[in-house]
Amino acid sequence: MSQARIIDGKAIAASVRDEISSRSAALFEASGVRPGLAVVLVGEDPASQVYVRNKDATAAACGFHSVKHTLDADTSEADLLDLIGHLNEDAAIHGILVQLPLPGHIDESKVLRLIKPEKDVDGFHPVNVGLLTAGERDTALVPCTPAGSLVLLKRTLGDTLSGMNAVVIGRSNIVGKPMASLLLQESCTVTIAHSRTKDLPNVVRAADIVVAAVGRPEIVRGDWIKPGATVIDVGINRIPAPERGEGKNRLVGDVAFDEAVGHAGAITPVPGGVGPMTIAMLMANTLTAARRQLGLAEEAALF
Ligand SMILES: NC(=O)C1=CN([C@@H]2O[C@H](COP(=O)(O)OP(=O)(O)OC[C@H]3O[C@@H](n4cnc5c(N)ncnc54)[C@H](OP(=O)(O)O)[C@@H]3O)[C@@H](O)[C@H]2O)C=CC1
Ligand SMILES: Nc1nc(=O)c2c([nH]1)NC[C@@H]1CN(c3ccc(C(=O)N[C@@H](CCC(=O)O)C(=O)O)cc3)C=[N+]21
Repeated sequence: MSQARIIDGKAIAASVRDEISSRSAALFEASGVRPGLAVVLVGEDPASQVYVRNKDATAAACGFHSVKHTLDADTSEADLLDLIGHLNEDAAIHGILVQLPLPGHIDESKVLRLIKPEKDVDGFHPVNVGLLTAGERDTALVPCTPAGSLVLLKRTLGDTLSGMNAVVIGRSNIVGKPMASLLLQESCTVTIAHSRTKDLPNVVRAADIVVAAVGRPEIVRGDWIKPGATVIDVGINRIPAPERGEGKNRLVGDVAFDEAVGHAGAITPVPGGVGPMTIAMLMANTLTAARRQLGLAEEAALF
């Protein structure tokens, strides 16, 4: 059986980061302003700490002004809202990201709604959700993981996805729903599957494009994949790996990669697929946000 092409998310993310770095340098040259990103982390979830460190380091590598606010897990909602109020008014900060999930005593939607939509580089504010859903993607800030997934699809399949059958598994506000909106805007025929979907394997078998965002290790099996389909595996699942030594873990996606590679035309690996693209698109959104706040023209879109 033929082997799928492996989509190199790491390499594509590096090329996006290079483009952002040179655009950011040009902005600094012309206006003396560095795009400013504030990342807020509440609590000490080890996985979140890794991502936040990554975001901070990548922002610095792109020539951004980058600040990280790490708050105790028992920080009050009022104190978090107060910090966001200050970041909203800080002219050196163009993008604000509050790492999710938040501790249970904090109302997530209250926090996300307080972020000024023009600084909402995660694209989670209702204004940005509305713009994306209304088909006005170019004036919105689009959530990073779906945006990065679309870049990978276009680098793999070319710019035209029109008429393709796309199945998105998962309907979260972070990944599934905005991914479906983007694919619909690309004129795909979009199906959104979730935990109540009947006969998921046969729904997936109709897909030219599969985006898996479930959070269940290897739930999507190889024989669900239509021969030649393009598979974007968003899932990041940490599972025990005793073969690597006692107490060790490894990352797997939502797709059984070793099986799917014999059916798909192209597939993203985990790690090294969507993850690095998410961080690259966060940088792209921060630069876009900075230019808009400075009243500068939009640059060529990355997807
Ligand atoms: N690479 C990256 O940059 C990122 C990766 N992720 C990863 O992506 C995955 C999904 O994240 P997220 O969207 O936040 O997760 P959520 O838990 O918010 O959503 C999961 C979705 O999967 C659906 N689902 C759960 N079980 C099944 C099942 N058995 N069959 C079909 N659908 C099912 C749920 O359905 P229902 O709505 O009915 O409950 C839900 O819509 C996770 O592994 C996460 O770590 C997330 C963000 C960024
Ligand atoms: N407000 C908010 N915005 C987010 O975008 C957000 C969030 N909260 N909470 C958590 C999820 C998860 N997420 C990832 C980002 C990068 C990788 C990533 O870089 N992954 C690498 C390496 C992973 C590793 O080695 O641990 C890879 O897949 O190759 C993964 C997952 C962003 N999220």
